[in-house]
Parts: sequence; C-alpha cells; structure tokens
Amino acid sequence: MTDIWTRLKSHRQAQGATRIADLFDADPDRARAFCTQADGLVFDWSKTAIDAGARDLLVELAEGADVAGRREAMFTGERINETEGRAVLHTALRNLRGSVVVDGQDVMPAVRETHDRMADFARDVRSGAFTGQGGAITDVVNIGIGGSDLGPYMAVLALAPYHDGPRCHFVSNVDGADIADTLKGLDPATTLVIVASKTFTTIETMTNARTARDWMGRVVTDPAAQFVALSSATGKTAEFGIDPARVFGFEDWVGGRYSVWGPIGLSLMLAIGDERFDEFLAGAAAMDAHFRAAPLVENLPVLLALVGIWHHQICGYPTRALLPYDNRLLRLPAYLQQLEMESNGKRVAMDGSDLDLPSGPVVWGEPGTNGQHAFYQLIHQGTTPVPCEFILAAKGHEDDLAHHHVLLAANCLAQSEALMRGRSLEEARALMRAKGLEGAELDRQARHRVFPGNRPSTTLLIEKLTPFTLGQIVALYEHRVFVEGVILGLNSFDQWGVELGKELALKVEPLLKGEGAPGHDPSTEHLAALFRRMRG
Ligand SMILES: O=P(O)(O)OC[C@H]1O[C@](O)(CO)[C@@H](O)[C@@H]1O
Repeated sequence: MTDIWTRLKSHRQAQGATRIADLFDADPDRARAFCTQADGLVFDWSKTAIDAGARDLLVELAEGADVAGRREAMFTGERINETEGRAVLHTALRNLRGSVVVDGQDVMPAVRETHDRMADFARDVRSGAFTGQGGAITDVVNIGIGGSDLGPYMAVLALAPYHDGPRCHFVSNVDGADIADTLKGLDPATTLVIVASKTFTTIETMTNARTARDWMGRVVTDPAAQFVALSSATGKTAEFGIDPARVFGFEDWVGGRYSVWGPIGLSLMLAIGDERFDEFLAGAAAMDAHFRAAPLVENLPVLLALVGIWHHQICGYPTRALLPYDNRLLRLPAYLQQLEMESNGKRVAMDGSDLDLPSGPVVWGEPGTNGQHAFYQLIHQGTTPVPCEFILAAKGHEDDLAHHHVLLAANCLAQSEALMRGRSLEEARALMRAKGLEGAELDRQARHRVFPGNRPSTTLLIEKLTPFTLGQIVALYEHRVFVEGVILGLNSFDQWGVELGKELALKVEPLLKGEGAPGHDPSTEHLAALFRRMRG
C-alpha cells in the first residue's frame, strides 16, 4: 500500500469522534463548498465525513494514479483493456461528429453508418413503413441479458413520458417463465423480436431467441423477417437466419455493460424515436466533455469515485445503496450494480499481482419512497453504516400531480437529514416522557428509538429526468466506475469472473438429465439426484 493510502487511513483515524454534523459547525461554507455543480447537475457530497484535508488527499490519490492520463488513453482509443487486448470506446458511440483512430483507422465512419441505419429502421418501424406479417409493429421484444438487457430496459422505463412508438418488452432470464409471461397476449404477426447479444452465443439469449422464433413461426410464414440482431458476431446472426439488412453491429471495443449508446439501444430508439435517442447521446457526450476537461477537484465523475473510495476502501463500509427518488429509475440500481460490480469486482491488479485493497463495493438499491418502507430500518439503525446515494429531480413529468412530487422530494431530503442527524438518547427519552412513560420502562423504550446518525449520504439533484439528463447520469456513473478502477489499479473492462459458472452449467445440464459423467463434487451430485427424483 502506497504512502497516500496510509495517509488517508491516518486522516480517517485522526477524525476520531468528529461527526459529519460537526463539519458544518467547523466550516460555515461547507454546504456550498462540498456541493459541486456542472452542466445543470448538482452533486452534494457535504453530508459525508470528507473534510478539506481528506478531499485534498483524495485528489492527490487520483493525481498519483494518473487518472488524467488513463482518461486520455481511453478517449483516444489506446488498448486500455489489457487482459482482452482491446480499446475501450463506448464514448465514441455518442460523439458522432468526432474521429477516433484505432490501429491506424478512423472508427467513426462505421459508427455513423450503423447509427444512421438504426435511425432509418426505427423511423420505418414507427411510421409503419416496416410492418410485421399482420400489419404495423405494435410490440417489440428485446431478448438479451446483462449489458444487452439492463441498459435498454433501464432507459426505456426511465423515459416512459417520451414513448410514442411501439410497446417495448424485455426478456432476459433463461427461466421459461420470463418469455412465457412476456409473449402471452402479444400478437406474433405484429411483434418485432430484437436479439441483442454482442457475442451471439450467450446461452440464455440464444435459448430465448429460438423459443421466440418457434412462437412466431406458429403464426407467420417467415418469422426471421420479424427478427433483428444487435451483435458483433455477424457470421452467427446469418446462421440464425437474420437478414444482414436488419443486423446492427458494433466493435469489440464496446463492452456489454457500456453498450446502450449504440445498436443495443435500438429498443429505446424505437420507443422514443431517433431524435430523442440522439438527445440521450448528447447528454452522455456533454458528460464526456466535462469529464475530459474539468479539473479533478471539480470533476463530477472523479468526485463520485473519490467519495466511493473514501467510503469503501478507507472507511470500510462494505456496500453502497443507490436510491433514486424517481419511480421510473426502477432498474437504475440493477444497471449500476452490473456496471460497478462486473467492472470493479476483481482481486487481481492490472499487472497480475494481488490487489492489496478491497475491490469495488456491493451496490444495491431501490427507488424511494418504496425502499423507506422496506430496508431503511437497517440503514438508520443497523450496526453497519450504508453510504446512501440519493438521486432526485426538481420537477416531475406529472404537472397535475405536483403535490406528489414535492412530497417525494421532501422524503428524499428528510432521509439524508435523518441519516446525518440521527436522534440522541436524550431526545428519545423526551419523546417517551411526552407519551407518559417513566422509570425503567422509559429507559428501555427510549433506547429502541435512538438513531445513531452520522451516516453518510450524497445527493445528485437534476432539474428533470429527460433523455439528455439520463444520458448525463449514466455517463457520469460509467466514468465514476472507470476512475475507481484506475485508482485501484485494476482493469474495469473485462469480466472473467462470469466464465466458470457458465462453463460448469454446460456440464451440469446433462447431469440433471441423468446423462452426465460423474466428476462433480458430492454436494452437486446429491442435489442433482434429488432434483431428478423430484421431477419424477
Ligand atoms: O451480449 P452478450 O454477448 O450476450 O453478453 C451478455 C452479458 O454477458 C456478460 O458477458 C456476462 O456474462 C456481460 O458482460 C454481458 O453484458
């Protein structure tokens, strides 16, 4: 561990019993000084234990890790995904007028060509120029998993007020319940199926795609004519029978969990139209420009990363809750869970050595106010602090329901205040006394009503959730994860940890059918035998 990590840990220790609330007394300007604004986004990080000293050390940490240099290497197409030998250029997908050279070739003409083909196709579907075998397309089913599902699903839900295209549905799980429930009620003759898979080999997606093709083939004569493929593996899409005119490809320098900006975003484009989709890209491009140019101490992705590092690697809090106070951001926690945990859940550093720090944290969450009535109990009174990351829009879309929105916002701000302030034993005792309790019973009851407080949170405030601001937010988190990875010295762009389970599933499947060769561990073989017996 380098000197800067030791100094950060010592700084944390030296804070001793200082509480977050005390920092506001010590610095009357703290609410403003630890609230950073850029391009209409407000990131309040004042309700954390990061003081001026910690902030300076954290910025020094980012400087020492050469965040600025790695950032340029990413934007300019260097092969920073060293374990797969790939460039990392999802940012190119949203900078359509730019130019990026990889291996001596500008990749942008091909990116623009695919984007324009997608836009033409989306316009044709939305206008009715492209039809199913039973008429205009009424429903779109996106079949994909992981990054080929979470991004478009999250964004389609988030931007519901902008939908004016066909209804979009998402199937991801190999559990037949997923596709059965989704297809129930849809008309195969007016449904468009999108098979979204970078590799076009993912077993869940290919199984669901074949099931959808069979479902459609029972009603229409040419099911493949209502199929679209989003993939880097054009040979495999042809084998599946999809016309190359409806295949939208992308390069290996777009990682699955970073792919919503290109072809994988087709369902979103179909739902909201290509112009709105371009606003989504423009929001992300604005965040890219900010990330690339702003000094580290004013740089939103860098600050989010430093707050994350402070909470997880320095303070030792094991998880982080993402709490959007926006019901349409229902899938954002799941999306960011993949982004963070698949990117930074690693135990080996880029150079092959063991990581000498904890890897990225567990990320979880749920929109407010629902979470308040489920797990906030633990957040307020559990024994392990959970840093909370609130997201709030100043305006909702339901102008006639403005009172709902103010109530929603009041809850969001109240939670971060309650987390920081808490309720002392004295305050709890006064409360119980007012209810008529006294003596030992008053003491006993009061203790249950104490909130320790001093629990950190941040708040990201935006004006309104639009395609543009959603693009900003998603790109903000992408770059945050990148900066965290650079600081930890790992490769955020591979995902070798998902391989072993996939390989073994292929060997366990025959075992469940009673065909498998032995060689599994005794517990797995025992469970497989019980499974077979229960199936009769
Ligand atoms: O798009 P594909 O190739 O089907 O992969 C889907 C997902 O599977 C993963 O490779 C993990 O299993 C993710 O990284 C990816 O987003």
